[in-house]
Amino acid sequence: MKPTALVAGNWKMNGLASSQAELEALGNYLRDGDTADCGVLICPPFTLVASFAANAPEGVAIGAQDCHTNKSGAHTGDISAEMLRDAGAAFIIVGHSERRADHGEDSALVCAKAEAVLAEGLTAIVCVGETEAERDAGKTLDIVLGQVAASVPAESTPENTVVAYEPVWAIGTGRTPTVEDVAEVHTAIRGALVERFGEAGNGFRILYGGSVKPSNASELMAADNVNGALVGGASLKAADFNGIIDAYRK
Ligand SMILES: O=C(CO)COP(=O)(O)O
Repeated sequence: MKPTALVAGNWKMNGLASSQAELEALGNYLRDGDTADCGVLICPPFTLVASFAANAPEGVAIGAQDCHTNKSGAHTGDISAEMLRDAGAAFIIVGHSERRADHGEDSALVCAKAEAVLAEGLTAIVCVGETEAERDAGKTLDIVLGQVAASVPAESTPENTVVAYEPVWAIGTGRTPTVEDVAEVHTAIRGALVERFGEAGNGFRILYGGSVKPSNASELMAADNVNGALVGGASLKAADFNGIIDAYRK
């Protein structure tokens, strides 16, 4: 069965208390517009998770962008999945390429973080994606499937895990792969999930991320095995994000 799509916004290191207005505006678009055949998620920075979760409009789930592998303890500056659940998060992104690059996170650590998310009964969004050099060297599928194998926990199910394919070179650049290239990678990820999890592999959502905007969302979301989007820059303004959700309105 085809999974219900998810359109997720990753606000990265953006957002202040005043950004609550964008969340409210998004809620108004969802309330006043045609029904969208997808889930909607906003992942603000840690500082806003609790207030956003407390004030989330109908139809908008709130998530976080990272977590520690442990539940609690002497880890100055870190935040655990349990704390995020307590704050009202339903999803946690793990293994974003910016964390893999800026914080040296490898797939083993990403997998441990995802396990921490699942242990709290939350949904992990596990990110994978090749660099431009890896793509140019013809290694895209090797890299992506290697990351999927090593980053997605054995306990994953379609309910508790989402995979997000984000080519590093497409993030924040305005460049995207062709629809055919996106379909090729997503179909390969689907194949790997089916091989590992059996029929359940068909139920996992596989999101595409990297320069998704209202003008390209429909064609990217129509590609084979694309079950939604993980959106950075264009998720910060409710009007743009709503324009991406439009891909799932009739
Ligand atoms: O990294 C991304 C989402 O996690 C994508 O970012 P952009 O949509 O800004 O390219």
